[in-house]
Amino acid sequence: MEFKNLDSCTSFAKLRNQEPCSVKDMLTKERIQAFSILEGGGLTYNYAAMPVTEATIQTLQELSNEQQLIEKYIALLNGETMNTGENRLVLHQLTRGQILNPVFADNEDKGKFYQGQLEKIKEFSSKVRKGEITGSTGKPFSTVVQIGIGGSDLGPRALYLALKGSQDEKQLAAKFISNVDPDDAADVISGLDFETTLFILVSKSGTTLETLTNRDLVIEAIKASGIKGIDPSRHIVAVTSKTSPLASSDTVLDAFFIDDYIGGRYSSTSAVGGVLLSLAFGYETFAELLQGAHEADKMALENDITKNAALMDALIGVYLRNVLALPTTAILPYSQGLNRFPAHLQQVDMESNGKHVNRSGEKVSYATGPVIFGESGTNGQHSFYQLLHQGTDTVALQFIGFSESQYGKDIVVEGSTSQKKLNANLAAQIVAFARGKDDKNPNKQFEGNRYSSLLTARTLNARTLGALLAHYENKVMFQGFAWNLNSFDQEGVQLGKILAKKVLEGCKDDPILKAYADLL
Ligand SMILES: O=P(O)(O)OC[C@H]1O[C@](O)(CO)[C@@H](O)[C@@H]1O
Repeated sequence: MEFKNLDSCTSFAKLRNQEPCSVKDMLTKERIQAFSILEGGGLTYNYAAMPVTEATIQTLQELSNEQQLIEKYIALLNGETMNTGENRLVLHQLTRGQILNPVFADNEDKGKFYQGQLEKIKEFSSKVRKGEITGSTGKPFSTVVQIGIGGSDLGPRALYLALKGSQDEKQLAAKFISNVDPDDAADVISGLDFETTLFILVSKSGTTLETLTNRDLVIEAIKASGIKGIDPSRHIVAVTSKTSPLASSDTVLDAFFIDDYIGGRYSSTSAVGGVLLSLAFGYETFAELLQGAHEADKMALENDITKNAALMDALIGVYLRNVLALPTTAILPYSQGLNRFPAHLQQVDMESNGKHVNRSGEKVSYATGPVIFGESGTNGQHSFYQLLHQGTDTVALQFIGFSESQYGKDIVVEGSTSQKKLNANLAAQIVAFARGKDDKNPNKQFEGNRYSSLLTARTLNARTLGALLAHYENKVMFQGFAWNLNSFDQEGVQLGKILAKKVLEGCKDDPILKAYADLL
């Protein structure tokens, strides 16, 4: 396997020399039908409104071959040390099922290790939901609160919110505490009945300042509640690595494990998301999510880019970033359930590919990961779409949509349901962005040729959600390979943490200022 920079690829040079096309006149019914890829898990990726021709696609295929994107994915699945910066394997796909060979590390079959944790989650969540495991005063648990930050919060939170509307059966309510701002914890705690609340303390490292601080805050609040006989340790479970300080703690009811080979932002399908989602919705729902992700992971092995949605999305993204020089990508789900999904993808994408050096530590001379932001539609339309339509920058747009609503509680008003109105808006936006509109008044002129893709499924459920999650994780992985980055470490977040500690030590009286702790 060869690791080389994007700008040393002959296929990339060829791509740059091709005449860019405009989607203004290209968006036709035939193209919408043809430029579509079925992904596993009930998901379809459509790239009809992306500025690519058959010639572009052919060259993107050559780029995929030249950068050995599928070979690198296979190597990752087979347990090669792809996270070179931290000298670690990258095994998050294995948390949803084995695709290729068994992977052995730390003297164990890692697939079996993740499976073992799943079994444990299944049993524990079932007992809690049946009331066989109760709080310390004997009452069944009715609420779970996840305490964690970054990957230990964003993914599980986004997935929980996405599935909240898709279940008929009894759910345990979930809440989240992440920020070290004490108001975050205070706000959540103020609405809790501690006797029926189970806290899930999630930190892979077991050392994250925010999470440990919030744990202590919660323990103090439980103790201060004055509830007779309440024991905080019977109201907390830990999700962490076996070697972390939390694992040996006797202050938790139970512990579930992940390992160093699951990056925080890729950990939603491990115990990090599994404990919460299984408690909230039942283990079967979490298993369906894993199944959807596993199906998409398998599809991502396809060499032909016209049959591999994540790979096609990744390569078009590289084209937009490195040939058309677009710095920003907007994630636009037309689904209220996905309203925190863009926030999760910000971490997945920007923490993975926000890098300026390649795998060998050499500075690269081309753009890498884009800025990611997003908001659910139609809310976003009444906020930032003005810039998307008429601003001076072209932003790459990624729409997500579903034929049916989750709750199914909808009425016909003026001849159409709300779901129809929602999807009519989605479709209208794609056309408006692509085609634009001429007007004599420059203020009302829409230039068009603004590019978008569309991920769709019948409805947002555990399976389609799992596929959606895997789609983006795999897209980011392929882009990292194309850019010759290590997408699996995050050194860029360390400096601020270290300096914050110094500031704390240097300004006990005035924690915010003291001239930035006398500039350290
Ligand atoms: O699970 P932990 O170890 O508390 O880490 C939380 C988050 O902190 C980070 O290291 C970044 O600060 C993320 O990558 C990670 O998801």
